[in-house]
Amino acid sequence: MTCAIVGLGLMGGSFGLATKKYFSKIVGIDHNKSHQEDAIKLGLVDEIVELKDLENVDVIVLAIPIRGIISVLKELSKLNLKDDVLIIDFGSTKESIIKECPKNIRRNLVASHPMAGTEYSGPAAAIEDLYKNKVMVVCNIEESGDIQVKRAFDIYNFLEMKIKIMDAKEHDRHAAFISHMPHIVSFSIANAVLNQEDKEHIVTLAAGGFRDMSRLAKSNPAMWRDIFKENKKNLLDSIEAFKDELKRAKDLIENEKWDELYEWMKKGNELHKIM
Ligand SMILES: NC(=O)C1=CN([C@@H]2O[C@H](COP(=O)(O)OP(=O)(O)OC[C@H]3O[C@@H](n4cnc5c(N)ncnc54)[C@H](O)[C@@H]3O)[C@@H](O)[C@H]2O)C=CC1
Ligand SMILES: O=C(O)C(=O)Cc1ccc(O)cc1
Repeated sequence: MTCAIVGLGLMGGSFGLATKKYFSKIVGIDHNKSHQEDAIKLGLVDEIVELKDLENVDVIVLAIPIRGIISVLKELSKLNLKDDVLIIDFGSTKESIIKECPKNIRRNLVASHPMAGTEYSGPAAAIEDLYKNKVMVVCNIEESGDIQVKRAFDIYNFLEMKIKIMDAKEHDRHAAFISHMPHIVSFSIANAVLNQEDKEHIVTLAAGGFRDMSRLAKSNPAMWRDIFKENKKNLLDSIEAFKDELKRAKDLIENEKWDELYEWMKKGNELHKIM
């Protein structure tokens, strides 16, 4: 079976490294020339091709920002692809991708979201075991073809991933709270500290906690702009929920309600017991 990966960065590159033994050939597409060269040097794919060359491949993986996924799906719908080709997208939101997927290739698409990643991007960020033991959320599979769903699940099982099936609308709501809002908070922490503190004090006083809380603020702004834009409504609700908690903490401190503040933090302690 042959595979084409569109987007040779962290997610696409890691997929290429992990599935070398699964596919007889892996070709790659990337609109950035230096990423094409790096991908070949790093052995992420066997050769660089163009979209028009994908008519004979068995699996196409779209590992690019969300609006790019939607425009590539539109381009793919005009090609003479194999009838049973599997198209997988790794976008961090799912509803708009599914809604805007052209009808003639909808059954070929298995909309997936790997709950795996890092704050780094580009081909050099690719890691062979990125997907191992991680969750792959697959959305609205009733609209995908049986052959394509089986082909996708076989690949995810080869990667030793845990498959979870979910409705796309629900996925986007949960992802806003559990993944997207924490990124906004991390960027907010980074900006608040940069506005208040100088470099010397940041370097001197940054301990593990500050590094943990600000790690996500290293993430790629172009990718996250797309995610925040696509999930605007859910993201605004999640920011409101976070603001309510911050306000609660502020009120308790202002009014010196230390026992209530203690109980509020004790509730927060519960989170990591379920993870
Ligand atoms: N970074 C993460 O931790 C995770 C990202 N995702 C999703 O995976 C997708 C890819 O993310 P990353 O691999 O992290 O990004 P990345 O920035 O590391 O890689 C994207 C690659 O695609 C190329 N590219 C962008 N638009 C293109 C287009 N229209 N045509 C051809 N090449 C194009 C870029 O040059 C780059 O090499 C995004 O949709 C993201 O939301 C999903 C789960 C985790
Ligand atoms: O770096 C981390 O911890 C992440 O949370 C990475 C990540 C980014 C985007 C996703 O859609 C899923 C995972």
